Amino acid sequence: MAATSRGTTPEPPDARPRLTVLSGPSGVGKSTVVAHMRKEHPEVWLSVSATTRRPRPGEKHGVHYFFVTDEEMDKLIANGELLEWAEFAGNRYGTPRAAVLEHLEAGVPVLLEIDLQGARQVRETMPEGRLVFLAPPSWEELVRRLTGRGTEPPEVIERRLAAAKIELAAEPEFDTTLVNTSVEDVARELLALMDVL
Ligand SMILES: Nc1nc2c(ncn2[C@@H]2O[C@H](COP(=O)(O)OP(=O)(O)O)[C@@H](O)[C@H]2O)c(=O)[nH]1
Ligand SMILES: Nc1ncnc2c1ncn2[C@@H]1O[C@H](COP(=O)(O)OP(=O)(O)O)[C@@H](O)[C@H]1O
Repeated sequence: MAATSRGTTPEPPDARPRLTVLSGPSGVGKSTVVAHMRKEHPEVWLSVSATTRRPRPGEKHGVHYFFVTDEEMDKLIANGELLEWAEFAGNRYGTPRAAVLEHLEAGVPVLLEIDLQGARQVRETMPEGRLVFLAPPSWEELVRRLTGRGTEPPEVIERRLAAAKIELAAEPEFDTTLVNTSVEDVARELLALMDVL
């Protein structure tokens, strides 16, 4: 063994990657930022949530979400298989617990893209987690993005905008706020916060 070897030195406690939560109103650009970030840094692991929402065109089971029935969601909740879960705009969403813990244990940086109610649960159950809020440059721009995405009918957009008002008011609960003006800038800032850069 080389004289300089530090093989038996335990890792400092902060060497283990922390869990990072990204929240923000529907349409602010969370998925866009995360996709951009992971294209260049696939080593960041994004948790795949279970949801009772119907898939949008192009969304794949096991990639974007695990699309489950109401009964399947009931079971996941009853069996304690979710780290957190919430009802959002008429559908339920939850984070499978085991995969998150396994990745953290293996030293992989983990990102959860979840709503405000989920972020609050993570703050309680995993207080070492880092909570990041993604904010729009303005309310008008948020409405433009959500409407412009064209994936939801007007009544669903209305429900999501009502939820957005509540989520925007909760911004001070988060450790950090990033304003999504430029996708590239936000992706870089998020990577830096996760100690990946
Ligand atoms: N609490 C919680 N929220 C989630 C989870 N997965 C997704 N969400 C959130 O649910 C909300 C709606 O997600 P989605 O229907 O995919 O719409 P989009 O985020 O506007 O594209 C967003 O705020 C997501 O971040 C989850 O596992 N738990
Ligand atoms: N920085 C940005 N500037 C302009 N448009 C953006 C930006 N980020 C995202 N968008 C657009 O806004 C819409 C909503 O983004 P999306 O990633 O689906 O939001 P979320 O996942 O938060 O619901 C999409 O059409 C996306 O292309």
